[in-house]
Amino acid sequence: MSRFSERLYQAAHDIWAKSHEHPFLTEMREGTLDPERFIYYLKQDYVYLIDYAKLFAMGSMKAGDLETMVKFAELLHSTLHVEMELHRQYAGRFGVTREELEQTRPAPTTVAYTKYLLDAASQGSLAEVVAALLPCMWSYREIGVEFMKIPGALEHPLYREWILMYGSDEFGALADWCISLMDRLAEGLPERELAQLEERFLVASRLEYLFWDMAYRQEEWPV
Ligand SMILES: Cc1ncc(CO)c(N)n1
Repeated sequence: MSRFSERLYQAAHDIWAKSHEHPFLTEMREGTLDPERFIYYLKQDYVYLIDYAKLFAMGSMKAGDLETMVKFAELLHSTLHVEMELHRQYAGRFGVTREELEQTRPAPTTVAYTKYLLDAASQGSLAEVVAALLPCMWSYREIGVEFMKIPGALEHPLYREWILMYGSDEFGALADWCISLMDRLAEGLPERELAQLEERFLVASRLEYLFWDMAYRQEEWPV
């Protein structure tokens, strides 16, 4: 039987393709993205990551064995100390303080995405936690690896570190681990449960798309 992650990947293909073609990413790829849009993205992503990191904590809590528990603890640690540190350093370059970053008011799409993830993860099994968090890691790995291949991309003064983080082997290995965990957890589950996992994966993938779109539009609350 083919792997469940393969089914998820196929099911989300059109959504991911739409993200790859979004002006936020095409302009970032070309090095022409307005830094204001990037700063907006960094701030929203910082508060996004605070909630996202909690999914790893929930993964640790729901893990069925010590090895899985340890791995989620590592993911939690690297989100808080490595990935969020990247954002703190970028913010510093733009004169945005750590406090300002942390006090960013989450925009509507950020609220929708983080609350969707936390709700899916707190109500569901470990498989549901993984299905919900996977599009985030997997799609960023794909974007990072793709960006690394662009000649000159790593010479860009602004986007170099971002590309290096998400295109790195370390990030890729963490994403791979989550993908193989998804496959292991899906083994032997009835179709009804697999369909539920697929639904989680697809909604999170759509919210990933909307997150790029939100950043490009610099979405704000109406009042
Ligand atoms: C919205 C979003 N998705 C995925 C990642 C990768 O961890 C991120 N930093 N932000």
